[in-house]
Amino acid sequence: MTCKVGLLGLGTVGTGVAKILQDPVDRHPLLQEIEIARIGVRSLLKPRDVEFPDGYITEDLQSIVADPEIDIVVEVMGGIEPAKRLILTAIANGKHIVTANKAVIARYGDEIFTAAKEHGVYVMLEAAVCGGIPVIQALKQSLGANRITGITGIINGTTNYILSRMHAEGAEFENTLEDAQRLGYAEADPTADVDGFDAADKIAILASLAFGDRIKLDDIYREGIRTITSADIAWAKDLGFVIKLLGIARRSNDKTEKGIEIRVHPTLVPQTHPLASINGVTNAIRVEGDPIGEVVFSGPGAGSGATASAVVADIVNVVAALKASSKGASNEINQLMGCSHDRYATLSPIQNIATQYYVRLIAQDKPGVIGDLGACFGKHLVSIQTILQRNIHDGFAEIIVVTQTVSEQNFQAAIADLKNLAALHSIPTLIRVL
Ligand SMILES: NC(=O)C1=CN([C@@H]2O[C@H](COP(=O)(O)OP(=O)(O)OC[C@H]3O[C@@H](n4cnc5c(N)ncnc54)[C@H](OP(=O)(O)O)[C@@H]3O)[C@@H](O)[C@H]2O)C=CC1
Ligand SMILES: N[C@@H](CC=O)C(=O)O
Repeated sequence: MTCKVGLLGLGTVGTGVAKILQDPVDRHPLLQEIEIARIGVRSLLKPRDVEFPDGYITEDLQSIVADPEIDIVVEVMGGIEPAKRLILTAIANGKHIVTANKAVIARYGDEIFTAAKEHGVYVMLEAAVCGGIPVIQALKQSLGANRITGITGIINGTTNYILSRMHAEGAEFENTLEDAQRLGYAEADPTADVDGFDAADKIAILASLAFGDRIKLDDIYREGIRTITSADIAWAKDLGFVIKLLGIARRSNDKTEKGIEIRVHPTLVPQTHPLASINGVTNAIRVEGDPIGEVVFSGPGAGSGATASAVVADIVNVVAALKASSKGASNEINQLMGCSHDRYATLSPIQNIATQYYVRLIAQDKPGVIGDLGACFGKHLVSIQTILQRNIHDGFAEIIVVTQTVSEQNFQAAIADLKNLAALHSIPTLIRVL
């Protein structure tokens, strides 16, 4: 029996999927039994990298999700609407779903998995998190015996590509972002990458799988990389760090009932840490659990071929599951997605964390400034580990402070005081240290 796929989207990822399905030789044998039936796009006038006979490609995506011939709908169009509506319609029409759309899953996974359960279909999303890295399958199944305690990862390819080039070449942010877009790494609206929204969507999905509860995106603390300058990159290097945008989810030590902490922010990572050497579009996710200890997954986190690899693996898994069971989808597979739980996790607020901080500021270069600065920190019990000063120009100095591990609340109180110092010339840049 041939399994028919309806592809929603023929952009970076969709083209990669089409190329694999058109060339199945020497890949998984089930690929011989899978064929693309129709493809939906926004404009028929756009030139394509793959060829299909006339009539295969349409602008009428609704006709694909309603087509009784189609078994699996592969949603690689992105965005919230019409993607969400098309997914729900496809499910209502009994079609299995494979999606790379973390934005939709992180916001509407709830509704989508409930509908999937009702209609007895699979929803697969390996490609939604970290492109080609099989981390979803690992958390769903291979690590299922473990009590997961933490996930720390570089989970956005675009920002890692930008930061790596800033480190390696002293490149500027804007130029590298354009290159990431050209290479097909960035989201249609790259704000999602640069401001940490994409990483927040992904860490929400990973945390949901790891800890078993649904996650409200608005509860996740999020910062992007826009404020990181070449000066921070250079100072980080001198101090023995690299700057990475990390997604962190872990059971907190906070003794209140708010037991999970989830955050996305730029982080100073010691050069000796395994995540420090993960460069370019490569992603890496470190999972800590009991009894396994620690396991690290690494590979290409974005791009056409890498992401298509994960999408096609999901299609093969659905076909294999359907062949194994004539009774339709097994709800256990969806349950293993974590998203089928009804509870929402209560997240620990960012004020409850304790961490080291890097602070960079520009102040007047005159006697007493360092003392005033130390007094602001001291008043709020923020101990300083390192303080460095460099004269710049016209009577100003750049000052770098690395704190000891301090409570977020105390640190923010110290920064509020510091902002009132008359000698201060710039808004301080604040970066947490891993
Ligand atoms: N790029 C990557 O590396 C990765 C992407 N993803 C996810 O995969 C999904 C697709 O990303 P990507 O391939 O990069 O996106 P692209 O922008 O390259 O492609 C989107 C495709 O969907 C079609 N499309 C978009 N909106 C509509 C609409 N309203 N109606 C009809 N067709 C539409 C476009 O049509 P047309 O071609 O006519 O414009 C295009 O073919 C996103 O959810 C993204 O987050 C996940 C992991 C990695
Ligand atoms: N824009 C995303 C694409 C993959 O999810 C990224 O850069 O990681």
